[in-house]
Amino acid sequence: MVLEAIRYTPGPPSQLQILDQLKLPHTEVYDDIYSSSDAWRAIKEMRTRGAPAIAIVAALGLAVELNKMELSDSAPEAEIFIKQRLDYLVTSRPTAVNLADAARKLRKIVEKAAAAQGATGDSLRQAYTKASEKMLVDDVSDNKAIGQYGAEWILKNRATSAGETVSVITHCNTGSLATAGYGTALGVIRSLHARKSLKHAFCTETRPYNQGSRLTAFELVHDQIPATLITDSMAAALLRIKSSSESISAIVVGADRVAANGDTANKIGTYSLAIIAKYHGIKFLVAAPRTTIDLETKSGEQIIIEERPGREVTLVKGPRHDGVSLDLNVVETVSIAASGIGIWNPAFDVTPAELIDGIITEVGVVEKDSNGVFHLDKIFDGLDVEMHPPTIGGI
Ligand SMILES: CSC[C@H]1O[C@H](OP(=O)(O)O)[C@H](O)[C@@H]1O
Repeated sequence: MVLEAIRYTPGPPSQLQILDQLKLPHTEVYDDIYSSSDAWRAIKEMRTRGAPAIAIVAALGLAVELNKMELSDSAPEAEIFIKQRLDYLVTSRPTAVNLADAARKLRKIVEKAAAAQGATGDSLRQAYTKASEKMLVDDVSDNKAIGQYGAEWILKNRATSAGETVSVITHCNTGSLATAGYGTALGVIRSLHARKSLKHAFCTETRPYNQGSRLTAFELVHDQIPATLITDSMAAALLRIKSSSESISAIVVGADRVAANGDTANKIGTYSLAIIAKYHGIKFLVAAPRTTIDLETKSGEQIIIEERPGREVTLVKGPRHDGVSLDLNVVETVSIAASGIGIWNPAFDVTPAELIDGIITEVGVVEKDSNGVFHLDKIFDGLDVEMHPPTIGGI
């Protein structure tokens, strides 16, 4: 079975389903998305999550809505409606830039359609739908290029102690469950595995939502990739004890927003891993498509960090385990914190560019110049930043 966070059937009538990630890894339930409001709720509740996936579900949720409603024949009225729904969708989660980037591009497409001779509500609907559907396809191809570039870079820059194969640590979930498929940082791991160059993958639990233990572990087991789950607090010890014996050559993470200077907002705990990597002389890489790079945000200080409800730290929900086996028919919620304690629950942190060795994109790996500065604008001029096209091996 192919792991699909998003199931979409073009219309009319178009159909959209999302895999409810709050129920993974034990049960696979798909929820129907009939409107932009359904999409907003699914994103807000984190039934669907992951910077690229959020953008795609939002865009397609509105496409489904447009394709089943009586949209005004007036192009100006239709344009206003579509833009209002896009503005609403962007409010679902503030840190990941992919959603805002997609909304900006879709607005431009709708404006261009509205300016065309003989524009109608239906011509805007068609232009919007075509553009939003293309996001689904582009994301997978971008992720496979990220995977190839990232694998090539890690092998070229692997730790001296490593042999022909390398081990990698990753954080949170950046795979098929965070994207339209294949994944970004997890796509790099998939690419290394496909080349028979991966010794072992180590995934962190990623408290408090547990994207690592619930989602990345699920994907790694599904793909039969040799992997070990560690708690977030074990990463430093792992590097101190096993970095040479396990040939750990890099920590690769995803991103929710990369600022123009390379400062990167990603799942909480990423910054700690970057510090650990620096201390242990391990490469620290961010894997992200260009839709995650925000040249309008000059540095990490300007990135809004979403704070989530305290109950996500203090409560854990899942199927009952009686010490011997799971009972999938009984889902329980347990409290794991003292009542009355204050909770701080930022969903992300910002890793400064100085701690990042490379940013793996679908057009190449961006490295800092001799002054330690990332020039991310260059990859938007169609210029490849590292002219080592991936040898398409394995995938
Ligand atoms: C493909 S990168 C996904 C990115 O999004 C995750 O955040 P969340 O699970 O809260 O949506 C995490 O930061 C990942 O790195």
